Amino acid sequence: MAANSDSIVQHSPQPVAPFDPGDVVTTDRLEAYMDEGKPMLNNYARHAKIGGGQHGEVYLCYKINTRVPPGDPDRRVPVAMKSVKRDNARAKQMKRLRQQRLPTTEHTPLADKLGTTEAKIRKEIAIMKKCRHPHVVRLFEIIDDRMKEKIYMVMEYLAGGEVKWRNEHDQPILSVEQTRRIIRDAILGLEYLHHQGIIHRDIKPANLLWTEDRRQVKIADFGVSHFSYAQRLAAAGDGAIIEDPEDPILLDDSDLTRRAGTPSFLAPEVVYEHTNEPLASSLSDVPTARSSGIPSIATSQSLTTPSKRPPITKAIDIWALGVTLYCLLFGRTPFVADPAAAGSEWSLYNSICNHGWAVDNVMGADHIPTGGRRPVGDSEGAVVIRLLDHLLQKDVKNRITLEKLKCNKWFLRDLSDPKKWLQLTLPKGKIDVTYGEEQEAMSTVHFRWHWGVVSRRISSLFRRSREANQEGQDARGPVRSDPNVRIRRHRSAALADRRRPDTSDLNIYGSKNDKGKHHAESDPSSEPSSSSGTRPKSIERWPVSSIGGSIAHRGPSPTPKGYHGSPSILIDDRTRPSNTTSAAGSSSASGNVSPQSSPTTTDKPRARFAMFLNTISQWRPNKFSSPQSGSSPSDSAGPSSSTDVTQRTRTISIKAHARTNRPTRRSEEALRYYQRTSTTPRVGSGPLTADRRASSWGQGDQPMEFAEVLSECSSNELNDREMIVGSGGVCNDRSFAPRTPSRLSNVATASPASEPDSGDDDEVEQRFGPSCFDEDSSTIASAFDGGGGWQDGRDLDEDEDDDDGHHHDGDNVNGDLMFEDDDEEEDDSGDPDDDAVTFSPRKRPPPTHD
Ligand SMILES: Nc1ncnc2c1ncn2[C@@H]1O[C@H](COP(=O)(O)OP(=O)(O)OP(=O)(O)O)[C@@H](O)[C@H]1O
Repeated sequence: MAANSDSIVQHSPQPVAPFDPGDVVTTDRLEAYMDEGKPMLNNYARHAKIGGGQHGEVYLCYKINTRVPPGDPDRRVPVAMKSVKRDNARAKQMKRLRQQRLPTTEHTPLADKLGTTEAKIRKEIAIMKKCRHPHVVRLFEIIDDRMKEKIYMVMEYLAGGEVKWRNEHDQPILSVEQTRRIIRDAILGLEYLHHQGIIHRDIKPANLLWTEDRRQVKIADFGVSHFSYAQRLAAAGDGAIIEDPEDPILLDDSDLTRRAGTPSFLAPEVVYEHTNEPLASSLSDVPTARSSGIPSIATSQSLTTPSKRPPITKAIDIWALGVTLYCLLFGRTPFVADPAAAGSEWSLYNSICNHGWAVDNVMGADHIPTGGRRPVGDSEGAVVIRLLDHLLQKDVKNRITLEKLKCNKWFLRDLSDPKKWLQLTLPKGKIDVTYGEEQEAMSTVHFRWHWGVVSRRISSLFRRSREANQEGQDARGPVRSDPNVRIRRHRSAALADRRRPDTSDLNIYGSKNDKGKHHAESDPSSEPSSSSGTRPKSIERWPVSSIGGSIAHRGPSPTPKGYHGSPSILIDDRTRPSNTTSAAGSSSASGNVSPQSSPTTTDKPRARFAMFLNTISQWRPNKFSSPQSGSSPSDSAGPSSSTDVTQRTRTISIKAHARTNRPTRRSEEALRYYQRTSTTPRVGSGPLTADRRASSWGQGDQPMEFAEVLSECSSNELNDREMIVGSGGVCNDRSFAPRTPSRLSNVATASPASEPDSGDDDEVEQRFGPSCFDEDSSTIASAFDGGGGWQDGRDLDEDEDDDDGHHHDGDNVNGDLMFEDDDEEEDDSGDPDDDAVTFSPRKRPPPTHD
């Protein structure tokens, strides 16, 4: 089907013709059986495993079209089928374990909710269903049988496999021209995604898949992608996309604050809390430059970091694209962890936030001169390095937009008609947003907004009543019969009675004992009417702000980063239970509550409600609290203060470091990669011969790795018009003609794509099952927000793996067990999986779905 799909693109009279093999089919029944010795799942025959990652396994399957006679090539259409387990007993058990060990923050329950495997795949499906573009992998069918343990996604098969970009010596294997085409395709795909309101969040070479003929790449893997309803609405409007990164509607996407993606490719704003941490000074010479001896150059421009946590927007994809471009050109990632810091993620993030990047003297497999880090002139090298500068801007405000990126002359230089290309590739069309989609994609976010929304609504009720009352007063004095006035007067009178003696004290929210003082202050009788229109920012952003707040205590600065300074935030701080030495408490001790920072008098009713609601939401009994936390009783009853969280995270962090012989984890496999020097041999990635390199570009006959084995699909010639779209536009050289497709036998005998690392990874394998980690590192989907809960990237990653469950459940590297339940062997929870898919040995005719 990949070939068919491609042919739709390639032979369409419109170069950007809708890539539409039909609507995504949802099948709610799953039948697994054997047919002539081959496992069948409905009408799909399974062949071999072509990939596996954090979220599932991917198999090459053939859709059997029973209407076509046997022998006809159209009878079997190759597809990629990704299977993802729903939550299982083991995952739940691991989650429980994790919750016992980690500090409890207000994010924890949400993160756990978001982190369920089923939630992830549902979101991925919702997102993929929307995508129809030549440079985005297409979803064909969902097999979602509620009685079965796994959900299956049937996708377009990209026979070229993922983009490989370096050899075992960390040298680039792609030419600069190939690189340009790859990035150009990715830009088109990304542009479309962003137009749809989708932030991919995991752009990296491994998620760019080649078509069979290596003429196009498509964006794959939406496992951690984010659907931004706001962004989508913006795109769906009359073409006016909101560009203001401070736009509150984008901030509503609180799910984005979770750290997800691949560590090396994370944008600085995602790991913002690492900016200017003490380690930065000790790592001024990060070994980013290779043999060229060029030192790491920290330019004032690229190192400009914003003073507060920037919103996380689609710009994170642009950063990741910049990292990808760098990888393809230089065979390594631009930011690496300091080997002295044991290559921790923490060190890597520190590097991303605070360090510059260096370049070699030459780029690409064809060794095009770069002209150094600050090139002058208009050489190809100079253009590319300047482009990288635009992409790898740490401050999101300075980062180039896709619209501008697309017009960069490097991408246009080999197109016969750049203007036309730009015109044809413009994403267009009004986008319909249905309620169902929104629910599917955004339901988790709604959960997070709950208290904030309620408090805001109640607050606005108060505001309205206050305004109405004010009008009434202005017009005719107080009206006692107005219910709002009565309530207000009643409350204020009661509070004033209780608090009257302390009204002069400004230190009103600092400690538990002082807690009620503000009530007296908020006596509406003292409210000046002039400020009735003031409306602080909504307090539902508390979770987002708290991230910055809690993390800020890690660093030297006592001021929480991401602290908006709005009255609402202060209210939140105060409404934190003032257990032990909370941040709020310390601020009170210093008496630093400035009058202008306190709620305006007109907002006090609103503030009281906000406080009340937040107190309820934060003081609710938390089943995830750790009994051994050693905290005071008030600690266990309520949420931790920032200081407490930090303290505990530090303790855990120290413990983690102290464990010398602890088993390694997948994320550390990724980290070991960051530490690798260019001389470190990469186990499992055989020598890259000229033939293999040629094969990666469609030449030569030597079979590549399994994922790159060609299928039976026949390749199609591109016509001139289609050649200008995406990467197809520059392949004029006949010598680059696609090689003859190999036969199926290649597929059957090929080795699996996912080879576990050997050597010191034995322990990892023993504990977690065979690794699926690939050389350009694995995706993380942190169960914790990019804030309070994260320490040094160690424990949480382990837990993250745990959270996903399926990783440990016997990743079937041999590619034999796609449709079978593999929990039985390794599930130590003891829970039998009675919903496992088993194959009936009886031959059954495949059901027809055509
Ligand atoms: N449509 C496809 N055609 C061909 N190969 C595919 C396809 N989809 C996925 N693969 C292969 O399977 C691998 C894993 O797929 P995918 O990235 O979707 O899984 P994942 O569990 O989300 O992985 P990750 O840990 O990188 O997030 C890919 O790197 C690729 O090699």
